[in-house]
Amino acid sequence: MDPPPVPPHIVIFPLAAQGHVNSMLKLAELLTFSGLRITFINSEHIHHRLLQHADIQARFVAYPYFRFKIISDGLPIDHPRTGNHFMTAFNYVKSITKPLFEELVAAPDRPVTCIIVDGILTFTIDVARDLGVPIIAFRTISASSFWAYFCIPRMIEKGELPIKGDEDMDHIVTGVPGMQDILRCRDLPSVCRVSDLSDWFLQYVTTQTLQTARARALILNSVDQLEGPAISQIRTHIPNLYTIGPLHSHLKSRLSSSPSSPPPPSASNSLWEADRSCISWLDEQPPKSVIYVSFGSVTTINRHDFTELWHGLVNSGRRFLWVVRPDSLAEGGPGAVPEELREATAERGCVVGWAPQEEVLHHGAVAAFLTHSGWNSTLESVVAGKPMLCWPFFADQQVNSRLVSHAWKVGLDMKDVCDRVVVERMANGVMGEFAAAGADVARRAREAVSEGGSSWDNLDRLIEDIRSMRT
Ligand SMILES: O=c1ccn([C@@H]2O[C@H](COP(=O)(O)OP(=O)(O)O[C@H]3O[C@H](CO)[C@@H](O)[C@H](O)[C@H]3O)[C@@H](O)[C@H]2O)c(=O)[nH]1
Ligand SMILES: C[C@H]1CC[C@@H]2C(C(=O)O)=CO[C@@H](O)[C@@H]21
Repeated sequence: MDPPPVPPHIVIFPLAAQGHVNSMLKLAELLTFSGLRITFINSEHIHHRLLQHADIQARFVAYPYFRFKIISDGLPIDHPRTGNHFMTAFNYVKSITKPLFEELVAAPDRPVTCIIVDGILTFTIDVARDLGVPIIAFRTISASSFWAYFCIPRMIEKGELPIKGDEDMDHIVTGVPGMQDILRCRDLPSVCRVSDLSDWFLQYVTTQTLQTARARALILNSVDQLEGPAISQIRTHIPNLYTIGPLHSHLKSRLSSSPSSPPPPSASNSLWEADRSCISWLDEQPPKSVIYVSFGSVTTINRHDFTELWHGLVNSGRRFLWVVRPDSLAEGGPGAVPEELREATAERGCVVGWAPQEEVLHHGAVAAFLTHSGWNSTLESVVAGKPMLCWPFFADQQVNSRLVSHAWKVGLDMKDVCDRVVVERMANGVMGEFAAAGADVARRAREAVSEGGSSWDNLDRLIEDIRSMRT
């Protein structure tokens, strides 16, 4: 009898941050569920927090071909890893993590068939090339944001960057083909707001994005039927593109399609302890009455904006569930309820440090989502069919919020304004109007990850392509 075939071995390497680890772990689970061997590289910091707060141990024990390998993210243990501090991670990852990664891939205990690396860490492409190992980039942002970054040199050539000043912010951008109807200067990734084009972070993300074309392929957590214009443009530069999102929904779809596995609960990859008391609170609220408020895992908010938002929400008269992480305030200290709003908040608000977000978004009491427009949050809201009130902070979020308000028309975009009167008006505005469009984008996303859908087929193609790579 022939010995069983040896499964291909994939090394997966995410940027050490919640939004990135979240989607890359879902991809890892999808691949190992399909029989591939996975080594998932985690930073000590992330791994420790996942063990504390997520269900990774119980979940991955079911997969004999899955394991974690832990390496340093190069940051001191007490580094805050949020807000502007988050950016310093890029300096450390290259100087400290790169050699560790190189060592791990150069002398593996099992031969490596292929590396899947976060598309914001493309310095690994040279490591892979030197070792003769195929490498695929996975950029965890939207296709539209990726495409906007890709077009930065073109926008510079056309004189659209740097943006001339405040008066230029509403000008339509022509240098991002396929998105001319959508993007104004203010909707470009926040790195485009610098006046000095030699700004290191603008240079860094632009280079990372262009370097992606040197990888063997690109994976995006996107859906052809939601981001068609950007996706077809990217394909002209990177033909080997796998759009396999929304990954959280894709994972559920695959797991529940297998007769041998029980119906899956939502996989938690949380770095904080989810406070489930908010689910009991939601259970007590009328259907479609609550605005869920969360700004993701790394954004920090200044006290002025925090207070304006709070007044606006309270003045709207709506019920709200607000995630205020312990490290949410830019100035430090706890994000305490403003004194004058305590009573109103107790009457119709619930505040937690971290929520089980996917479950919250699917709860019948939740009507809308006030979000920073991180890509995972955006996709989770799309699938749950909840309209969004977008208040983007940085990076890709400015593009995502424009997709929501102008491409899909499933919400409102409040970017660059934080005034209690506007918040109040928009909080009320987001509660109506969007039901039909919301149902339509949710259907498109769900169909893509059902058997025979575009994302389902693209994942099959990715797996076949990996299987055809020889170790
Ligand atoms: O109380 C909470 C709040 C958030 N989440 C989860 O945390 C993730 C947050 O991800 P995302 O919405 O993408 O936001 P960030 O954490 O800010 O993600 C970073 O990474 C993303 C993917 O690259 C980018 O789109 C963002 O701009 C970037 O800030 C989501 O899966 C949420 O479900 C929870 O489970 N509970
Ligand atoms: C700090 C942010 C800038 C780039 C990274 C990113 C990307 O891949 O473009 C998305 O969100 C952030 O986590 C990173």
